[in-house]
Amino acid sequence: MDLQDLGVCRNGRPVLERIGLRIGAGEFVGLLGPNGAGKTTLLRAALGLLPAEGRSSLAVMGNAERARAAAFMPQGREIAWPMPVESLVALGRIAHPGAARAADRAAVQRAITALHLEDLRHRPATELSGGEQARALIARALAQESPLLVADEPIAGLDPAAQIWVMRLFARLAGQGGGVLASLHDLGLAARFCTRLVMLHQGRIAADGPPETVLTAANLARVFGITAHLARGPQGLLFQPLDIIP
Ligand SMILES: Nc1ncnc2c1ncn2[C@@H]1O[C@H](COP(=O)(O)OP(=O)(O)OP(=O)(O)O)[C@@H](O)[C@H]1O
Repeated sequence: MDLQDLGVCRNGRPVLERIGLRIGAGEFVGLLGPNGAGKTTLLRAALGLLPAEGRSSLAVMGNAERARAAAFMPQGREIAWPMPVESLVALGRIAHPGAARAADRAAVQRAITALHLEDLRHRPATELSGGEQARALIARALAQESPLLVADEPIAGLDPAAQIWVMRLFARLAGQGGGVLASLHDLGLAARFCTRLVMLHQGRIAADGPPETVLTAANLARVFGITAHLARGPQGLLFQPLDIIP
């Protein structure tokens, strides 16, 4: 994915300005920023779901080509139809109309296993809990088996174990040569699992690089208005928010 000089105005007000971002194979990029910083706007504009200035390599593609290039897990979790979880996950395969049925079934099974949905696969998706619905929607995106996974707050509302295994899954996808771009509010899990962090502040990129270089005291103070402790432990980078800067 390649964004050049991307800009978005809402109601005549710029909410995203001069965004340049290239995400390649093997990267798990965490998109950070306070509420209203422009994370969802960036993800949607990058996918061509919002009118934007500048250029996005995905937005210029036709729908079918884009569906093969990138999967999207949106922030809104509403599931409209009471279809079984398995059928919802299988919707991800629409991106591959010519695929053999066995390939489709295998991709759906892999996604169901990866998101621990075995026991829920025959349940109507509309009757799942919020966290279970989030897992089903991540599985749908995963079943798409596109080289880039774009996810808007994928771990919001998940329990601690599910948050860790979803982050581990995304890190593994990147380790296997995929690309992942996920907006995240949990800076601790972002520090630990992402290969790169992009910090948005008031619609612009304030910092971009490896977690240690982005989660600095100066960036955290300027963008989030917090102090934090950052250290390297046996599990990787450990991040602990400490206080609000008055
Ligand atoms: N439909 C809209 N019309 C007008 N302004 C909008 C619209 N959607 C978003 N905005 C504004 O654009 C800015 C960026 O919103 P966005 O949803 O991208 O933020 P975010 O970083 O994803 O926030 P959050 O962490 O709260 O999800 C905000 O100021 C928001 O009020």
